[in-house]
Amino acid sequence: MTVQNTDAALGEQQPLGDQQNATAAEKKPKNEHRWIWFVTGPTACGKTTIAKALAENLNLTYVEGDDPTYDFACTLTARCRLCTFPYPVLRRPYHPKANVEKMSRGEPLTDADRAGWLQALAEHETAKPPTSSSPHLVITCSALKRHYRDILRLGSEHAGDLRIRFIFLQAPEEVLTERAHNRKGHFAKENLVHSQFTILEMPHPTKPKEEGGEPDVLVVDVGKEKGVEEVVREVVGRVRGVMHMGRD
Ligand SMILES: Nc1ncnc2c1ncn2[C@@H]1O[C@H](COP(=O)(O)OP(=O)(O)OP(=O)(O)O)[C@@H](O)[C@H]1O
Ligand SMILES: O=C(O)[C@H](O)[C@@H](O)[C@H](O)[C@H](O)CO
Repeated sequence: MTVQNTDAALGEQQPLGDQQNATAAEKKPKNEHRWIWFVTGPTACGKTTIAKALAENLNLTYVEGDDPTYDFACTLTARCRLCTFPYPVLRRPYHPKANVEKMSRGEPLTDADRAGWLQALAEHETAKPPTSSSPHLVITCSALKRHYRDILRLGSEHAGDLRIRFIFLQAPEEVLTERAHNRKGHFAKENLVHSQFTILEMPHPTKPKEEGGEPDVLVVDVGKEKGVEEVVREVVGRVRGVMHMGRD
């Protein structure tokens, strides 16, 4: 399958969990879809750098999934079981302070540490950003395991107009160790990289679903020979293509 064909499949596929029978929401004109792009991969793979550039280039709303101070205007009427603030305006840390402190010490997070963070991100997928921003989101989130990505996919089951897709930034461990080492002023240091590669479950978009394939993931090489500009150009082009195909 060529890159273009893979991306065509990425744009056309039904939301996960709803692939057998198209619902009424599925039959809506495609230009009513909201898109959420998760930019994923281990620490220092370039999630923030690439997600910001993608949002800027395609005028999408950028959400830093690690940001403990992110404000979100939530349109849900029910009270979220994880939130301590009432709707409609929600102020909620994605990664709690304790997680950030743990990572700052170079200690890897556990599944339990990540559970509330992933759940919060999944629940807030259905919250629309303020009307002054684009309804389409680009969210950074490491999403290292298949199970974590499955939690993030759940949002589309609760809002039929959502199209959730992933961009996985792929580079060898030694390249990311070097990038983390050279990066200044970030709580995550190079001592976190190895543990993330240890638990990483690489997505395989071209494998059949019954063999564990994840066709909603776009894998982008961000290795040593690929500079930021080149990666941004590729990601913007492929995302634009998928969104356009999904809106015909
Ligand atoms: N393609 C690239 N080539 C070279 N350097 C890059 C590339 N992409 C990002 N960088 C640099 O690598 C470092 C890590 O990037 P960034 O902070 O965006 O990663 P991240 O995945 O968001 O990290 P974290 O998960 O730890 O927050 C930064 O210094 C950034 O400038
Ligand atoms: O799943 C995790 O362990 C965390 O989300 C990390 O990937 C952090 O996001 C990153 O290391 C620093 O930003």
